[in-house]
Amino acid sequence: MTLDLFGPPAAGIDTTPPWREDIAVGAVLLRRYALDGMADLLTALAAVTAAAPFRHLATPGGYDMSVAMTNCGALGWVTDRHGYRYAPRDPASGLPWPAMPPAFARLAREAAAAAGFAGFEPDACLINRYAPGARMGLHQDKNERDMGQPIVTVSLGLPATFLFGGPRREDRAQRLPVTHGDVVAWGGPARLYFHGVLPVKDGHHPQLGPQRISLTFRKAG
Ligand SMILES: O=C(O)CCC(=O)C(=O)O
Ligand SMILES: [Fe+2]
Repeated sequence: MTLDLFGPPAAGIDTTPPWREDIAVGAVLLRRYALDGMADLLTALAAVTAAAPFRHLATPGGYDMSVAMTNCGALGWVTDRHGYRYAPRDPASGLPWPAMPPAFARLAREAAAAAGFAGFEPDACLINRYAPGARMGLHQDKNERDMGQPIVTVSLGLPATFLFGGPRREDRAQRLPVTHGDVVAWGGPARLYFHGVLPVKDGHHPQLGPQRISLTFRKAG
């Protein structure tokens, strides 16, 4: 008989230990990697989004994105009628973006190292909020200066389907179900691979409610 010394986990809290799945050469899915330290991560997230609230940005073509965004770190990714770029200040407030919380930086660095990208020191964290129905079409991340640096994306809240394609838009994309605490890291030969997120389905996450939030860490400058 085994003694249950600590009782059952709180209702709805995932206690699955992490595991790793290879997606492509240079691309790794670190399942449940961010569950350890989640409380600190969510506390830091709340502070960042209070200082720099989510907003719907317009694409250069003039369409409002379905995903709401904010940033932290020295540089923030923004889009407007003039194009996509990194900016040191929040255009909504004129203030510098909130500093990268230590819990964010540590997670990004450790996840990158676990995926084979040692020495990753991100200066930008784009925070995307997907209400049910919100999506992100297939795209490449190519506004960063050094393509030798990887990308680390942390999934929080509602589950979603992460699309991971190849170097060309028409390459068949893998459909990867991602859930709270999962981390996707890609770089090296996969750094410019197309990726996206299918429309998020209705639901309610025990900690984050009716939304998916992703943290995307990059070295932009
Ligand atoms: O939300 C995600 O998981 C992906 C985000 C992404 O690809 C981006 O912001 O460039
Ligand atoms: Fe992206």
